[in-house]
Amino acid sequence: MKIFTSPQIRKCDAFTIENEPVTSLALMERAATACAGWLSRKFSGETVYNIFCGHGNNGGDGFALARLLYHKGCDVNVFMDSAQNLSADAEINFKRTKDISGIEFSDFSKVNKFQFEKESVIIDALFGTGLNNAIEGKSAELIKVLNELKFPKISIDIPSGLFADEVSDKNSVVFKADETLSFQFWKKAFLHAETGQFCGKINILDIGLSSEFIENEISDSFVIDEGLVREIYRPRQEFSHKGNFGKTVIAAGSSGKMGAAVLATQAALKTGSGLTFSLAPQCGYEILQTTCPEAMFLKCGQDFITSFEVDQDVILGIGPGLGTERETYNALLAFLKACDKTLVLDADALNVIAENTDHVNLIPKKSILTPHPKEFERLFGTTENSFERLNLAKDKAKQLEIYIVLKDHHTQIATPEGKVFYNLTGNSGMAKGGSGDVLLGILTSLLAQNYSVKEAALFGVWLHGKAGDFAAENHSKEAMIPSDLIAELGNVFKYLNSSQ
Ligand SMILES: NC(=O)C1=CN([C@@H]2O[C@H](COP(=O)(O)OP(=O)(O)OC[C@H]3O[C@@H](n4cnc5c(N)ncnc54)[C@H](O)[C@@H]3O)[C@@H](O)[C@H]2O)[C@@H](O)CC1
Ligand SMILES: Nc1ncnc2c1ncn2[C@@H]1O[C@H](COP(=O)(O)OP(=O)(O)O)[C@@H](O)[C@H]1O
Ligand SMILES: [K+]
Repeated sequence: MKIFTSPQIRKCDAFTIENEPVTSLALMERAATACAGWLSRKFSGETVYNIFCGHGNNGGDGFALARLLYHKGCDVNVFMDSAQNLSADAEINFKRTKDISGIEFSDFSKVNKFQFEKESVIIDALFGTGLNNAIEGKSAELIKVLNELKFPKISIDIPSGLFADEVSDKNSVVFKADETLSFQFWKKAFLHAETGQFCGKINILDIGLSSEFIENEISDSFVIDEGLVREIYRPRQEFSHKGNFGKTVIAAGSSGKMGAAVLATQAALKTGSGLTFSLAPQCGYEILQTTCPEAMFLKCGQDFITSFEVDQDVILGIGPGLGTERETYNALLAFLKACDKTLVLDADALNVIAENTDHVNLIPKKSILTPHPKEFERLFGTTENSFERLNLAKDKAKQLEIYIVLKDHHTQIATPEGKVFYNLTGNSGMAKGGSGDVLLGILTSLLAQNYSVKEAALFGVWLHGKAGDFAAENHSKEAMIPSDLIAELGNVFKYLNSSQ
């Protein structure tokens, strides 16, 4: 699904109004209807909705929502700044609502003394995508008060105070939502840590904006939705044999760090690789042969890897637990100098490359790099925030013709064509040593099975996160461990097969 910027969303709005039989007021009604439906499904009939309306169209959504909830039989209070002029559509919806005797209207200034009912919900319809500056004055004071209230908080379209496409100033006042009901599109602000922390759970509501516009408008940012994953996924053909599913080699591990090699190898096996090998030092022989009996062992060193030479017909994933021995580093640099095949590079392999700024030029084109933020920084330098980090990743992916998987809560994949794909699966239960090793195994296995590099990156990151979500459901975010991700891969593939 494409991600649009605020100006593109405005264009989409205008295009829809111009080319379809719908007015801007009718679009507002659709938006408010979608919110009213969502809220009445979410909350009980006892709920009292306290809707805080700004003076633009976000406030207009709020006024319309108040009327629609009231007509569904709900208790509703509306708060507004009586001194402000309203936008045209907000004014019409204000007028349609103000004479409903069952809805109580109050000025923002009354919020401090207001007796909120026990079953209250706070709705933020103060500012939407039209915000053009940090919020100050009365509205800022109001938001500070609302943020202290212990009721469920819902933002309409976007939490007030956030910009859709960029980071806000650290000190700016932002409404802190438990859930955000947003219209039609994901916004970048939902997907980055600095801004996403204000949004709570994101719910994208379809309000029927022009599909013609959505199809034709160019965007370089996307979210990986399940539709895209299903397009990529190829169920296994019955008339097939192990030779059809590639050869995966996981080059990982050193004395004391063989667990990383085990996790990556098991993940490769469970992702469907035809033949799987662990390239590891002798000290890992018994460990790997015992924990991964389906994988073959390629000995390359005693306590650490001293050579990365493999046959030409394999796909190689390198990095987990390699350690920091000079000999391993030199062997890897020598290997990279001679290699022109796609690789998956993670962890210590990235640290070798980060040692010298020229080393990035040794990365074979079309390789996948999977840095966490610290590894990314070591490779490409520091940035002010995650928006800038992603811009740098985009530049580097283009310049080096590689795929950069920037690991995060919403992992971002930057492609050589200058596109960015945000992943929506995964959870904080995965924030544990070993999760990244599993990802390397999955990605390498998919490449070996002949998925294109882009497909492997998108599908692999999604699979990894989905396995994490299943693991969290079954074990809790606290108790789940990276091995559980591997165990859940089977359920993820079953899920893809059963709901074809
Ligand atoms: N995207 C869509 O397709 C639809 C959008 N609608 C709503 O319309 C909203 C956008 O409406 P608007 O463009 O009117 O924008 P807002 O409702 O965000 O309001 C912005 C208003 O506040 C002013 N303003 C901006 N920054 C300010 C600041 N820091 N302090 C004080 N005033 C400030 C602006 O000049 C403008 O008058 C969306 O977020 C959404 O809620 C829906 O009504 C219908 C469909
Ligand atoms: N809060 C989170 N939400 C979603 N995914 C997460 C979260 N924290 C970590 N992950 C995922 O877990 C993996 C961690 O990788 P990494 O930091 O390399 O750990 P490791 O030490 O296991 O190699 C990444 O794929 C990352 O996206
Ligand atoms: K809002």
